[in-house]
Amino acid sequence: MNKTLKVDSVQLEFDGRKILQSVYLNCTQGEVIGLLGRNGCGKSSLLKIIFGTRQANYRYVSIDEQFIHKGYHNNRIAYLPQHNYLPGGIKIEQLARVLVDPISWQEFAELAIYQRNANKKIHELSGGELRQLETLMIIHSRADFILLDEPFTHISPIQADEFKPVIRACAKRKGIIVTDHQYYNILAVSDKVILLADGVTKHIADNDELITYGYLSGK
Ligand SMILES: Nc1ncnc2c1ncn2[C@@H]1O[C@H](COP(=O)(O)OP(=O)(O)OP(=O)(O)O)[C@@H](O)[C@H]1O
Repeated sequence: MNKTLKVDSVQLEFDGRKILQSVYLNCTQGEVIGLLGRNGCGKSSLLKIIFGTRQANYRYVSIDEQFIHKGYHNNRIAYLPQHNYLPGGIKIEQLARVLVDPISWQEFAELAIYQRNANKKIHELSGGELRQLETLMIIHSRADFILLDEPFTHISPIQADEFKPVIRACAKRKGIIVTDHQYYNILAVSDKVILLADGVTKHIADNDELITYGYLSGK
């Protein structure tokens, strides 16, 4: 049966400044949830809180109603940070063998971008090649739920178009929460869209609401 990740009542303050106040979202395996919001609204902080690497003032995160203290324990949740995270001197193949779930290995190893770069070291890749590969390794990892912070940044439009079906294919067996400022890619890849504004999550039913809530200008 598909598992459900629940995030509820997240509160986060920095120096008395409220960043997150009332955050609620659900993600079931098989779904891609798109998270949008202006710069500094708290998207990265929220993903880190769900993953367990940022302390919140209050958080409730569960998988199938079981409270999750640290999402990274037991490979339950995997997380792609906003900035590159892999060590420079290691070959892509070596890293992939550690990060990729053996069940997904065949599918991953057949990807053209992996085949082109398997023998290269991280520092030999372009920014966009590295971003695609690190995202692909995370989405093919063992975790049931995947959090992606800006996977489309540094990726050219044509490569982003090739990338979206891979994310969709992976979502058949995983739950994915993805955020990026390339909102058109988020709208294209997501089943549901959530806007984070004024510390609160708003579930977007119609894309015109992105204008109503002041995320898009509508011009
Ligand atoms: N360690 C910290 N100490 C103090 N304030 C912080 C810290 N980390 C983040 N903030 C503040 O919290 C707010 C939310 O930051 P966060 O990185 O979560 O935003 P974001 O929505 O991901 O932004 P962007 O889209 O620009 O990446 C920002 O105003 C930021 O300045």
